[in-house]
Amino acid sequence: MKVTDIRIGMLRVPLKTPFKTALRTVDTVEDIVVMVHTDSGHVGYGEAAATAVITGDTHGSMIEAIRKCIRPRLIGADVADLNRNTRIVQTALERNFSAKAAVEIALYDLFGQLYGAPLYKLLGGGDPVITTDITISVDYIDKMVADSLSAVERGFESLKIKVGKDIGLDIERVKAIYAAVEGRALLRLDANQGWSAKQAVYAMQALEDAGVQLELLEQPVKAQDIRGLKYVTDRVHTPVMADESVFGPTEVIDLIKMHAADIINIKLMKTGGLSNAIRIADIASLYGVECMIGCMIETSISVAAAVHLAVAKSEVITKVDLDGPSLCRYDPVDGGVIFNESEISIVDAPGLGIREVRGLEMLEE
Ligand SMILES: C[C@H](N)C(=O)N[C@@H](CCC(=O)O)C(=O)O
Ligand SMILES: [Mg+2]
Repeated sequence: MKVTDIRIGMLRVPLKTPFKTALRTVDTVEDIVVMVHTDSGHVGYGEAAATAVITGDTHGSMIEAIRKCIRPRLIGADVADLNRNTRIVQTALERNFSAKAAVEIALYDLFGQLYGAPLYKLLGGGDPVITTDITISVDYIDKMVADSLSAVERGFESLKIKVGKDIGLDIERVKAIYAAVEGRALLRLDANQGWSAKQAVYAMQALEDAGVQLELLEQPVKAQDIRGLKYVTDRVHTPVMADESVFGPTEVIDLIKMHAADIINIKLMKTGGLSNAIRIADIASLYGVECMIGCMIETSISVAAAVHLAVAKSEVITKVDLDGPSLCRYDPVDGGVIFNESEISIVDAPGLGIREVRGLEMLEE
């Protein structure tokens, strides 16, 4: 099975409600979809989000990276040579991690199709059902409390509360949600870089003193502020998770050696796809550090790949934040992984199992 072409489409899916973090507000998924075509007629699917505020990727940069740098090097490649092909993707150009992720996901999908097995089985197997949290966007306190209660009623047992907008209000937001859900859900906080290190310690100590129990605090400080991240990790009881501060395996090694965070959030859009995500999971496992698997504003194409990875690496990926498809108004994918509120299950089909993507606007060269 040889690669004959890589085509790109644009997928737009409205969200149920606006997604609001300390970094941005977004109301529609607008992702590129990559289709890797082969001489056997098999097509591998990948997807990438243009999360410029986090990864630097834009639609234009991703399309250019794939067309100009990655595609010419992959045409004619044998799908069976997965390690060689992922190396080609990773070395085709610097950075551009989300563009690389889209192509890698499609190559892994094809690899599974080649051997007639669901991807997670080729990654080592596991229980093909996992449970995700759901994001509660940062907003007025009453709205966040109402959104949290509605999520609990929908069966979510873990809520990812977005904070990082205003330290005083953030403390009140979390106290109000904690009181409202009354132990019916675990609370994770994600400040998306919105606090300083000292503010983060102050907020967490205020919450800990008030008896608010939190599962973890994600990315309290600026991505580049690794010393600030360590300052927080050293001073609060709640485990601290690095998200925007870590993209690839070498950064993970540095972070773990410094003990700058307790947990690592792996996202395919940051790692450049599955090959580096697997490396990170293996490194973290060696050091006894837990990981979360996360996503950007993505549909069930790229999130499916993250689900297969989470299933295969469940001994180290102990936390799941793959709510992108649940935030979408509808699922544009026919086949693939099934996202049913908090429960995610893999169907027994080759690769990612995607048969068709509806509503795709193919991009002309
Ligand atoms: C969607 C997921 N729950 C999430 O919060 N992801 C990111 C932010 C993604 C974005 O801004 O597109 C995160 O910070 O963890
Ligand atoms: Mg985050």
